[in-house]
Amino acid sequence: MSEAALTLEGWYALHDFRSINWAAWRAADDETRAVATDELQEFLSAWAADEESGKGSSTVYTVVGQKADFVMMHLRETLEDLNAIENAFNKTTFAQFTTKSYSYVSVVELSNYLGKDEDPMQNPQIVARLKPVLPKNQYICFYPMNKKRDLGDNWYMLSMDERKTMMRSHGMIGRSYAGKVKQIITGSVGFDDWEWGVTLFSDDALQFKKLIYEMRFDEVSARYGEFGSFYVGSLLTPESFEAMLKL
Ligand code: VOV
Repeated sequence: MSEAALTLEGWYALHDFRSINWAAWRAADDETRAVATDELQEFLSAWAADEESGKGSSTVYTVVGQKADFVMMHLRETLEDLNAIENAFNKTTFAQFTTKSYSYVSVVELSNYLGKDEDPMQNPQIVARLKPVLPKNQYICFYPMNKKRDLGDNWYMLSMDERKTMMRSHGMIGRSYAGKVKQIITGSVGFDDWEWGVTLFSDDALQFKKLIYEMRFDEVSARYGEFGSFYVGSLLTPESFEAMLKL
């Protein structure tokens, strides 16, 4: 049997994708819309306060295209915390104008493929990456992925050394995008339909295309990567969210 990579886990993650029922939103009276918008702003402030006090991190982006209209990404200490956020949001007036288009449940994950001989939890950089403040870059790109388990190409039957070599090459491509793209890899084996969630942040959406394309030629993606749907969009601040909802 091949040796499993050791993984470190941090905050739990919920990507909550919503579509807006624009017909219902238009049909609502001004007062209902005002109440909904105020309540939404209160939620955004509460999530910012959670972030400020180190309880977690949240960020909101539009989604371009018909898959959804926006995504709320939350990181919190426990699954219960994520559930509480989701339920509280669902009870708001604004949520009555949304439908759930997709969601993804996972946990921030780092693996030991490229680790040094040290206790990773003594390394403050690693600890910070497990409980990250989510970037507020202009663009987000999210997609779920698997590593293949076909008879011919089975990631899980490769030796640790073979996987380490490929992950080193993967890491080198990734590092050449330092300062352009930030990645948060969340593990979802046992939590959702794919094995990982890939969340990328950048101030230039084209860098997503360039990075992902370059990785397609790298063996770990070329041979073993399987991908779900891609979601891309831009940052929603409290102001731009309000502007988006204005009729
Ligand atoms: C911004 C770029 C970037 C950088 C620097 C980077 C680096 C690294 C390192 C150093 C490591 C290993 C240690 C760890 O940190 O876990 C990883 C790990 C991982 N990656 Fe990565 N990755 C990037 C970016 C990046 C992208 C764009 C993708 C999607 C792949 C594609 O083809 O679309 C991806 C996937 C993953 C996955 C699924 C894992 C876990 C694999 C496993 O089997 O456990 N990743 N990744």
